[in-house]
Amino acid sequence: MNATLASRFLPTISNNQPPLVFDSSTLNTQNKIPEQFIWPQHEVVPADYEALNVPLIDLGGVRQHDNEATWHAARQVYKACMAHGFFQVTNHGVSTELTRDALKCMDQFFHLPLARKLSCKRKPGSMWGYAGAHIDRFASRLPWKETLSFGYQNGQRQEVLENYFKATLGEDLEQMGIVYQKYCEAMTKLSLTVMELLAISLGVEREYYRDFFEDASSIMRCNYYPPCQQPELTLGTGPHSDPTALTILQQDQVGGLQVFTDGTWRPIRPVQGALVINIGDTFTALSNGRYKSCLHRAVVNRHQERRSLAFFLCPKEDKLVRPPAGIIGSSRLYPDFTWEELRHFTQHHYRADSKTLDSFIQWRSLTSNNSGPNYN
Ligand SMILES: C=C1C[C@]23C[C@@]1(O)CC[C@H]2[C@]1(C)CCC[C@@](C)(C(=O)O)[C@H]1[C@@H]3C(=O)O
Ligand SMILES: O=C(O)CCC(=O)C(=O)O
Ligand SMILES: [Fe+2]
Repeated sequence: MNATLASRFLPTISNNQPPLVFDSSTLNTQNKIPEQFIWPQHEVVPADYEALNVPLIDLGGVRQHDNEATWHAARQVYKACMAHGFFQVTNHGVSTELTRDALKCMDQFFHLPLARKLSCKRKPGSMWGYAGAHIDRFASRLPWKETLSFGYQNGQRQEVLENYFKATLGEDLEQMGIVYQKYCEAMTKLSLTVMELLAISLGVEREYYRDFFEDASSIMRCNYYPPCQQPELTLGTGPHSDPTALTILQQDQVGGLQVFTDGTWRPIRPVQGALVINIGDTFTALSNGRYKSCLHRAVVNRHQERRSLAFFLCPKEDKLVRPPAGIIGSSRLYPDFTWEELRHFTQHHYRADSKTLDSFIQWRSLTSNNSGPNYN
């Protein structure tokens, strides 16, 4: 079926019909949002007005291998990770032009007619493609957002993304592949620098995490949050901890990211030129529980659309997630696992929340038929 024809046959969401396709422009013509988008009261409690004080870490000196600057940055990382696991970085080496282009590509894509976006619809279980409000995965508490996701294996040839966009969206969007290739390369480079800082801050072998992620198999996700007529009832991204290792988030100037710390939701206001970084569950395991992932969410608003670009650093699928010897002390908090197993769990058995890692370990011990978890 071609794109124009498909658009006529796709049932969209209305207030009395179960949602099949998320079409925010149609939804925005109604004064109420469908009930599948209404979240429980306690999850949508408004955030404190006061923004969270997340350290702004200057990576200029670190990238030039300046010893003093590196130790200073590692101390800031330590403080942030002991408090909530969120920090921001400046002088990170990702050019303003590249960021601008990556956000522009998002606009180009998300403003396409729905039927065209659906031509690269994410298939169940796959990491790649477009998804509207996670409609095909969840029945309630639907997020008011559209996403475009794809994988990036460190060192991946440019043709992989170029061909993906060309094959699914056509030649006019092929250049998106070139932009996102450059963006993912820059993100990988930055995440390896951060891995070195994390190792220094934890007092473990400096190269351990950098080496561990040298063959990373990461995920890039573009989040598009359309305006919403009842923003106080729904969420753009529900409360969750990232199951991945490290997230580097580029948010536009609209704002909407909030972190749950000390019993309240606090906004992280956008800082021009800065990137937000946070610890994910996989790094919690790699640090033997020393650095905890933290609950966060994204709210939507009535008048403005919002965009964010999330780069999720993940280990190569089959690599054992195991903390360095120097951090284990007398006991291991989590047994060995692979990212492939945790990813599978979050895609097929569990909706990411603050307990994903513990639930995963429990689920695994109940379902695995091997000789039991390895804590050695
Ligand atoms: C393994 C994953 C689960 C989610 C996608 C990802 O590849 C990386 C992070 C996860 C997620 C983005 C965290 C927020 C909630 C979530 C459900 C979402 O709203 O997109 C998560 C992803 C998912 O699709 O399950
Ligand atoms: O869009 C945001 O600000 C947060 C998105 C997020 O937490 C995620 O994609 O994991
Ligand atoms: Fe997240």
